[in-house]
Amino acid sequence: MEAAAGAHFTGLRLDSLRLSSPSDPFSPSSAKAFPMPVDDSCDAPRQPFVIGVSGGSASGKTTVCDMIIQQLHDHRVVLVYQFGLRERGREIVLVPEKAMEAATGAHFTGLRLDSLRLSSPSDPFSPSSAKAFPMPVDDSCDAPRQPFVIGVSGGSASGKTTVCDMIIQQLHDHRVVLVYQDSFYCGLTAEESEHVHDYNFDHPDAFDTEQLLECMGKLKSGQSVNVPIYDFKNHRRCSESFRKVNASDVIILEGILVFHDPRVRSLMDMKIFVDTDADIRLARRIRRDTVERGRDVNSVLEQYGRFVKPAFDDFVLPSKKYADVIIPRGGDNHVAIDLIVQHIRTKLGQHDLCKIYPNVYVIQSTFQIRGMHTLIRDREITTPDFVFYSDRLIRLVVEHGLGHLPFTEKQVVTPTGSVYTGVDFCKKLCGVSIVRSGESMENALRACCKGIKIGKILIHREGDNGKHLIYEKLPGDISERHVLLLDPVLGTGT
Ligand SMILES: Nc1ncnc2c1ncn2[C@@H]1O[C@H](COP(=O)(O)OP(=O)(O)O)[C@@H](O)[C@H]1O
Ligand SMILES: Nc1ccn([C@@H]2O[C@H](COP(=O)(O)O)[C@@H](O)[C@H]2O)c(=O)n1
Repeated sequence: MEAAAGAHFTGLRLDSLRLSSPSDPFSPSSAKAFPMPVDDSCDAPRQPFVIGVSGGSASGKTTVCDMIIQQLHDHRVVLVYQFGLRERGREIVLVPEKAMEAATGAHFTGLRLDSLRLSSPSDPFSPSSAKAFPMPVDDSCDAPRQPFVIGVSGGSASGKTTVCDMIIQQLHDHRVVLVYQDSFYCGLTAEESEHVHDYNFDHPDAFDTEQLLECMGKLKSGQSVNVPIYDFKNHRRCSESFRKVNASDVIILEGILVFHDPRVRSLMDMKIFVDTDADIRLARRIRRDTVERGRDVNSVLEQYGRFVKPAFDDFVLPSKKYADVIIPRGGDNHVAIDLIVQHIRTKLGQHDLCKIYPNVYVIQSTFQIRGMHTLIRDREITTPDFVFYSDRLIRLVVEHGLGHLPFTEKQVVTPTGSVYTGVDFCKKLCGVSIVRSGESMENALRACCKGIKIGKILIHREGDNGKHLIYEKLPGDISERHVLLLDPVLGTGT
């Protein structure tokens, strides 16, 4: 397509190429005689998405780029930087989605997986032995999922609420609730009310953090809560009414000091700091507090100088270091909000284990894969069918695993004489299979990687005290190779 779709691309030209295709379209000689468009047909001119990554020397720019590329492994990404392309390996654990679902039910422990592995039968593919060691089945996906908790902090009037509203708008297909730290302001005593101008609403002690923790704990565990309603005009909570907040997929906790208390911070899966220029914050605050919170300009300015600014410097700004994402310009920063929404969507679609172990990749299930799982989990399956479909699934896992290995850029000349910029597989590879179940994956690895070296290890576990290496036969230069560890958990689920 690149060749055919240069400046003069027309459908006609592609058609004529197709019509002149040889009787054996796969014969290399005929390919030379009748140049076919090569496989870069997906390279049709598209606007690439260009990302600039900047930062001080040794700030971690390259590491961040590498991590982005690793995570975008199913997309075409080029990294342009001063020192050429580099290889960077990373330990990756691949788990087919259904096996993962099965392994992560309410009672998942590493122990349970281990014990299943050790009990693996002498013939890893034998359906009868799988019956003897039943695997948990995939109904664990009904287990309550942990909500994704986002903390949004920043100075007063920085745009926290605006950013939260934009995130909620964009996440419209998920259940999202917003909890304001402001709702947990302690009500003023009669004496404090008399001297309200001396009260510091920007100090951490102004909030009932214990009550906030209790509410968040309940929401995280799937219960709905009654959140107080705070009135900024009379500095009190409404005594008779509450806001009912239901348990949801996403909980956003917003407030000037939500990163201050470590217990509150630890509830969060993602922390966002809205970073807006101080002058803009002050201007917005004057307008908002005079229009919405019943204040006059003088009182706003006095409160700002006495409490708001010092507390920002002492408590809010120092908590910025805990943020995962800093949004300059608040709600005006659509790119940042887009990125955050994409991230939340990804996390929501992710298996809970991936949130804990970022190097675990769950292979997306398809009806093909689910169909094969259904077959091999059927207690009536015959041995040849079990072997056949297990082999197909194993092949998919191996192919996915290979897809995570590092690569280098490589250019080749196509039969039409154009240059195709592709990638070169990482050369130094080996497999290591855990005796005996790992042997069931060896054929698939050999089929995918011509002449690959495969080592073996036998592990024995004594009680709960850990594992002992009983036997090993590994390639002598294993330290120079990328290792694919073949360690399946086999079973039918019957
Ligand atoms: N990007 C923006 N442009 C203009 N006005 C804004 C912007 N973001 C927020 N505001 C206004 O500033 C005030 C404070 O914003 P808000 O989102 O409530 O801040 P916070 O929740 O941090 O106190 C509100 O009146 C809001 O409408
Ligand atoms: N009775 C109160 C309570 C709080 N404040 C001020 O509100 C600010 C926090 O709310 P934001 O929406 O701006 O984040 C905080 O800076 C307090 O000074 C108040 O004025 N009166």
